[in-house]
Parts: sequence; structure tokens; C-alpha cells
Amino acid sequence: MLSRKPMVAGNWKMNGSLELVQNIASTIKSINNDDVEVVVIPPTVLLSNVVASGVKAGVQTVSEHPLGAYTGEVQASLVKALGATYTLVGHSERRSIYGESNEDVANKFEQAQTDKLIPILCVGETESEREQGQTENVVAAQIKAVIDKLGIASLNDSVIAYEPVWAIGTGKTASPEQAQAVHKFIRDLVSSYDAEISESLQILYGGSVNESNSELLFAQADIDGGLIGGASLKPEAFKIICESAKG
Ligand SMILES: O=C[C@H](O)COP(=O)(O)O
Repeated sequence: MLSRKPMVAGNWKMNGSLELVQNIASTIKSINNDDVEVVVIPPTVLLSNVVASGVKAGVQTVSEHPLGAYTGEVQASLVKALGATYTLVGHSERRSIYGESNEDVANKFEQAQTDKLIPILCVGETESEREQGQTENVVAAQIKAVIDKLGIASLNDSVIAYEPVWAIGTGKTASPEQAQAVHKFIRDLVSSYDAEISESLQILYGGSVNESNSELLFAQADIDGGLIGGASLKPEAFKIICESAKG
């Protein structure tokens, strides 16, 4: 029996509207949350609206600083106070567009946990790294940056999302076998530190997941659900994806 609860998180990126909050909320309410954990991750300015709609919410990033003179940044403690449960850390767009290093990501992970948010640590290789056979090295370095700084126990209250960069927003999904191979690698890596933490760790797949391919991806032994971008903006498609994650 699967000991990990399936989870589906919709990352709206810099999209969405007040109207979409209402549409998604009414669609999601018809899903039985005992079988799958559904999370909506809107732009931070819509966080309170998502929380008020009764849907579990997260944000896309937080500052690595507790508070202070950091114009434009948002502190994890305030995000928590407004009702968020999760924050993404190290999404590939933050890494590639905003230059976040493994060290920055580990700092954000730490600040999130300090303020009682659950970090969803995003990892994944670029197309050229995959072609050069570097997938495992890249993913391991991204995860070890957190373990080396904070210890293996920090993964107890976290989620990992494997998102091959070449599959994000491209319509080019990893095959279920390709995704499962990396998920198993991640679980084995964590298990080499602590088998119990590895067994309970939720590992999500992200990258062009849609209502047609989610079922096969989520059926893989080490895939515990998904981090969904584009398809999370379409209520009916998102609902089908959430339903397909049920164990
Ligand atoms: O956070 C979500 C991912 O970046 C996946 O985005 P996508 O489903 O649009 O490929």
C-alpha cells in the first residue's frame, strides 16, 4: 500500500486573475481531498484570495532573508501568516532567469522551514545536461546543497519536484519511464542518508503534464503526483489531472 499521499500543485507562474481563483476553487471543491492533496500556487498578490476560497495555497518563491530592506521581496513569515502552506524553491525559471544558485535555493529552503512553510524543492536538468549524461549529477547536486547545509532531517518537512527543464512549457513531456528513472534515483539518493525519510518523501513530476498524459506518469512507483504549469490554468483539465493522481 502506498504510504505517501498523492499531491498535485498548480503553479500559475505570472498568470491568472481574480476570476480564475473563483473558477478553480469551485472546480477543485468537487474533488475528494482525502485521496489527493490539491494545492494552488498563484502569483503572490492573489494568495489571500486563494486562501479565502478554501483551497490549499502556496507561493512561487520567498526571500532568503527573514525581513528588512529588500525592495520587491516577500518574507516567508508573512506568506505563512496569510495562510499559505507551501512555497516553491528553486524553480528552474528562478534559477535560469533570476540566477538563483544551489546555495541561494538552500537558503530559501531554510527560511521557509524557519517560518513553517513546507518547501517544494524543484530540481531538474537542461536538455544539454541530459545529452551529456549529466542528469543524475545535476539533480544530486541540487538536492545535496540542501542536505549539506541543513541535514537530511530537513527533507522530512518538504516535497521534491523533478522538472526536466527541457520539458517545461514545451509540450515535450518526459516519458513515464524517463521520469520514473530519475524519481527512483532521487529516492535512492535520499535513502542512502535515511531510508524512512526516503519512503515518506513525496516526489512530484513536472513538465508539460496535461489531462492526457498524467495518468500514466502518476502510475509510476516513485511518482507521487505533479507540479503543473500551463494545464493548471484550465479548471477542467486541472481537475482531471488531480483525479488521475488518486492512488
Ligand atoms: O511549475 C511547473 C512547471 O514549470 C511545469 O510547467 P508546464 O506544465 O507548463 O510545463
